[in-house]
Amino acid sequence: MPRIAYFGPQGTFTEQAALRFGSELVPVDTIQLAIASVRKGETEFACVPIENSVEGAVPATLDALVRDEPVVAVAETVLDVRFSVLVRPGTTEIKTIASHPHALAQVREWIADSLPGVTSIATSSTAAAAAAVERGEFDAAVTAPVAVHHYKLDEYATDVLDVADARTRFLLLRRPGSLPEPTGADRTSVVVTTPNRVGVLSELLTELALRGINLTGLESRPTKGKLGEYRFYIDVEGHIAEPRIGDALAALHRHSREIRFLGSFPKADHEPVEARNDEFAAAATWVDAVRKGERG
Ligand SMILES: O=C(O)C(=O)C[C@]1(C(=O)O)C=C[C@@H](O)C=C1
Repeated sequence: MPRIAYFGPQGTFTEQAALRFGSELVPVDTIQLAIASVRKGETEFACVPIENSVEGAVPATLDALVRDEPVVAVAETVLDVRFSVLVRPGTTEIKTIASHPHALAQVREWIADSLPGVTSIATSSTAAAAAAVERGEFDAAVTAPVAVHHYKLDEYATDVLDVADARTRFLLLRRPGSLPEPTGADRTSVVVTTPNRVGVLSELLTELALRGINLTGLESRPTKGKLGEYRFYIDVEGHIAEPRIGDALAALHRHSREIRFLGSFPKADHEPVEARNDEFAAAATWVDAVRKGERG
């Protein structure tokens, strides 16, 4: 059974996501360590959060994906997110509440209404907050519902969420190797660093639009070099094996100072992607024939 390092400790949302991909799970304390474990070959896979419907992209994941040796996504999954608030048995007063910053941001209004005046404290993950509450460091933790089974804590509140239907998307990463087969319902992800000149981002997006490619995500992160220099994370519908996607990525390569492929993999929603692959194949056949002098 291949092993999957995941953003832990036990009881995180990421553990729930990783369980959908396999059962040999290795908890590590940070997103960086999960991805490093794949880079070093300690585990074949890593499972990390990438995007939340309320709070947006997970910066720690975006940054770790461009550092060091390449890793690629081979699968994704989406979890419904709702939180529990856990306390030590017998707790009567809550002065501090801890969790992952993304989790705190998703229950900010609930905290203001239900626990006015408490101090919110950021921890490395939701489960790390539960562990800290168990040790007596804080009074309450905002966690995944399953965390109550891993820590000696009681439920103070369940189904806590400011925005209904919150969802988080997770990636399964591995070292570059053979790609997942195209399914007709795929996503492709790349990160590019562009030269700093007028119109470059619009040129990138035009390359996609011209080929009828649907953009599903666009994020920017600083390169951490010069102030004002950014990397763009681009998610599109389609698989690099499809001519129009391969063509578009080649065009992005021409416009970029650096480009890193982050994977082509089946979308979690399995919604078929409207593609114009027949037109692209017919066009390529025609060019081929013209080159051979067989067609005019
Ligand atoms: O701390 C966890 O439990 C995580 O898996 C991380 C994470 C996130 O990064 O967004 C995952 C889902 C929730 O939105 C809150 C936290």
